[in-house]
Amino acid sequence: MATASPAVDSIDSSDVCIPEASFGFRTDFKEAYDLKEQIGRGAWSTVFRGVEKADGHEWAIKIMRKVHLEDGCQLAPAFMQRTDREIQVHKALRKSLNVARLHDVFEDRDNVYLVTELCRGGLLWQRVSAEAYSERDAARLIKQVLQIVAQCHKQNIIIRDLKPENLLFLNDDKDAPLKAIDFGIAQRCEPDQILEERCGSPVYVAPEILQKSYSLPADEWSAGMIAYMLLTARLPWVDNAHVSVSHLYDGVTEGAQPFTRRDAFKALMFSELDFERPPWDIISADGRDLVSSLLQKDPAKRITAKAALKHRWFSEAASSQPFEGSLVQRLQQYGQYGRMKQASLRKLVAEIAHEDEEVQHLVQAHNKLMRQKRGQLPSYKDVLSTLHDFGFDLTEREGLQLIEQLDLDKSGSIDLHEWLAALMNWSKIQRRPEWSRWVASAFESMDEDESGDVGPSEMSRLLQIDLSLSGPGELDAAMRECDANQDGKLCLQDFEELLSLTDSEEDLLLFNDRKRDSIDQA
Ligand SMILES: Nc1ncnc2c1ncn2[C@@H]1O[C@H](COP(=O)(O)OP(=O)(O)OP(=O)(O)O)[C@@H](O)[C@H]1O
Repeated sequence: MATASPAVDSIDSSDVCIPEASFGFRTDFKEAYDLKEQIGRGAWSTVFRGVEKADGHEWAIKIMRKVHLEDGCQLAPAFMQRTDREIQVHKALRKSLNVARLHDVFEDRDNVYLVTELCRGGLLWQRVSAEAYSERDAARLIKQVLQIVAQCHKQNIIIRDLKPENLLFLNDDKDAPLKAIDFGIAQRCEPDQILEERCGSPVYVAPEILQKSYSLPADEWSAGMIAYMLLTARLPWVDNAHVSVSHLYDGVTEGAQPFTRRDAFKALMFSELDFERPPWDIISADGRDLVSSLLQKDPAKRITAKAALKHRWFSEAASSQPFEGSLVQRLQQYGQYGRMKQASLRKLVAEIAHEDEEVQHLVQAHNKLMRQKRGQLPSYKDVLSTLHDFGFDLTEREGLQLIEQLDLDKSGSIDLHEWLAALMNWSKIQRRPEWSRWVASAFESMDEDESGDVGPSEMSRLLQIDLSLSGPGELDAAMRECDANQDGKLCLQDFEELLSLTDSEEDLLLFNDRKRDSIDQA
């Protein structure tokens, strides 16, 4: 049985067997950050504002008290699992602008410290109850919630706890982006996998979770509940349509009964959803259609988040973007690829760049950046100011989060091949008849000793990993990405598989475009 954290305090630190680093994270948190005031609290953690000593940047520091087994030495498996899951999901979504980015992780004997992007704009709900929201405003927010779901599902991750309390605004701007926090009960789930563990939060939990037989669509239900409540500011069930969001969140108004967990479960199982009463009379048919498709009781008939993002209600944003309009989406999509895939795409670019006419507009854009720099390669900040000039609404940190990944050789600037690897329309290029030839020729150029395989030293050169500095860990992690038969070498077939990209142009809709004039930033 696991004991709660106070038991840890009672252990005499002179004779304990508690290691400082049970996970292997860095242990010098106090040297690297100053803790400031508390900004939040959850069931598992306390969250503070923190300042990184090296550059003064502010972050949210989520401190999770370690839970040990009764022997006081080993960590409770549930704690390890929760921590591990939260970090894995952050890693999977690492460049997404829809998530409060995980910057660093530390631990000591008592705590794990997650350093994440600081969201200063408050909870989704606080703002929604305080301000009048038009249908269009609601659509802008719902689209971002669906993007979070679609990005997770693309990576076979089920969130299981999608709720307004886990959605924060980045800043106080009227059109501030929403960021998801807290993936503590998310887990891997293959599309045909059925999960049984009951979890989630009353009001937002899907009916099939209560029946202990669910899969990825449970998240779409929760997104549907958030969408319904954003549009109507009340509960969706016929029997509880009088319960407003402020009643639910700010407590009981005079004379009214509290809405309990039990009430929520009863309504979910037995009550009908209401799409008749106001304000449904003034909400568009498209809005109603989307919300009712998300709140479809049968998960097999429920619309997926990916399909929902193409719904007519978002049609303005769903129309195909000119290339420049999709740059920020492309950078986030590229950020989903592992380091090995990114480095391999860069290698492939060398084969294609001089042959393919369609990449010429990208080459020209890079040339323009070079001209502005009087022939020098553009720095991260130059690329960021180009994105700003194109009208993208990104903070400096968000921009750098996307741009630094392009710099595969860590030179501090972005060369043409790094630029092209991230921004080319790979799904289109992959359909070209020359594709296999290009891939084979890129592989040949990596196989420097012509052995037919790419071994560890060739791989470390490709990835610009200095083995004498990093040790084998970094290389092993990259190998795991592509070496299907685990023989420590990359063969042509591994390389072909690594480069077979399943993203289509439509998949760009999964990411926030950050264009000021689109529905994302309307
Ligand atoms: N990145 C952030 N920026 C600003 N505030 C944050 C951030 N992350 C968390 N918080 C604040 O801390 C609170 C608790 O965070 P979080 O939900 O991650 O903790 P938890 O212990 O996992 O909670 P839960 O009870 O939902 O499991 C949030 O509701 C929010 O108010």
